[in-house]
Amino acid sequence: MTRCAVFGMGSWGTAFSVVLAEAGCDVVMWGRRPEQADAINARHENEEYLPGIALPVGIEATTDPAKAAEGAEFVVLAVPSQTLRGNLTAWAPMLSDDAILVSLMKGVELGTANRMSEVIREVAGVPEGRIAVVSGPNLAMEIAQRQPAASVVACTDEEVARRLQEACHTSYFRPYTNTDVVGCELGGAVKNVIALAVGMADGMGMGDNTKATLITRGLAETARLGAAMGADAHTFAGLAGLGDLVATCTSPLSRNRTFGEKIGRGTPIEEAVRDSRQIAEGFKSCESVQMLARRYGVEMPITDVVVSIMHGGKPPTVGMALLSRSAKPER
Ligand SMILES: NC(=O)C1=CN([C@@H]2O[C@H](COP(=O)(O)OP(=O)(O)OC[C@H]3O[C@@H](n4cnc5c(N)ncnc54)[C@H](O)[C@@H]3O)[C@@H](O)[C@H]2O)C=CC1
Ligand SMILES: O=C(CO)COP(=O)(O)O
Repeated sequence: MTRCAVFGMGSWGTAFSVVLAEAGCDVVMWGRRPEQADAINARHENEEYLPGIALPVGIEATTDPAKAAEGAEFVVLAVPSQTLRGNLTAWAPMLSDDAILVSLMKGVELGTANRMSEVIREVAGVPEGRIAVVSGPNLAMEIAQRQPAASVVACTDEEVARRLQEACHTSYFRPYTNTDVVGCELGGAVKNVIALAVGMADGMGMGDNTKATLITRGLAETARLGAAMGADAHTFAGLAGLGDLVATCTSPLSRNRTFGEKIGRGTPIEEAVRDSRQIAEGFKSCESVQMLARRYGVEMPITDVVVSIMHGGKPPTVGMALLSRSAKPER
């Protein structure tokens, strides 16, 4: 049986553990809080993050990272992006020499603008062929409810991607392989920034034309950045690009869209941050995405506006200024 360790007992770490277990893997989840691990082991439910969802009884939860990592062929990382470096530094010595590290995270590191696979490579010292990414339209609660969805498992080593595909393929979760890790990671991280913008438009009472414009132009600026960074343009038309962007920008389950909506309705940023129990990755990653855009000389007007509102004290109304930019060809 394939052994998997899942680090992170939040909504996606837990839902993906369900997928792995139902695909036939032996899963041990790691989380920080003993009471949460005990409750999962006793009641087979993660009441805080996925209430009402029955977890397969074989899933074990622990607060001991060494126990989770022991013998794991796949080490799945599902903690907030900005905490990965610190956490993985502690876990790396416990991992098997040939373990495959799988990122579920959709963020870009602040300060370095490193993608999560780059942080993993740097901290764990593993070659890129042993680092994979899972990304797609995968709102955790819907997956946990076993609603059908597809996703992308990306690794530069196609054979590794195929092994991971097999490890997480169920009747309701259909993973496609891809070797474009850069494109999949950018699609996952930038869509959170665009979802903040769409949420703000929603909160301000804008209709579907405005939101469709932001989604479409958001995809255009994501693809521009991707092209500059060597990603495959096809990735952005796929599940990790358009698919995830649409799911996140339109779903009431999205933390990023919901966070943006609150700001659009006039909630002060500090209050929205204080009230968020779960992470809206785009709130921090928008600054790292902007850093990448500047590094690669790419224009990302929606990202710029989101940063100016989230971190520059500008009101959400400046978002509308986007649409009054000078007229130009659609590219
Ligand atoms: N929830 C979703 O629908 C999806 C989430 N993702 C991505 O997966 C990643 C994880 O997201 P979720 O599981 O949804 O987040 P979450 O907010 O539900 O859970 C985060 C987990 O990390 C733990 N945590 C918080 N700070 C920590 C720290 N400093 N050290 C260790 N653990 C810490 C929390 O206690 C919690 O168990 C994010 O990058 C997110 O963008 C990707 C696809 C779907
Ligand atoms: O990535 C997601 C769906 O694919 C979840 O988005 P949020 O983090 O905005 O909830």
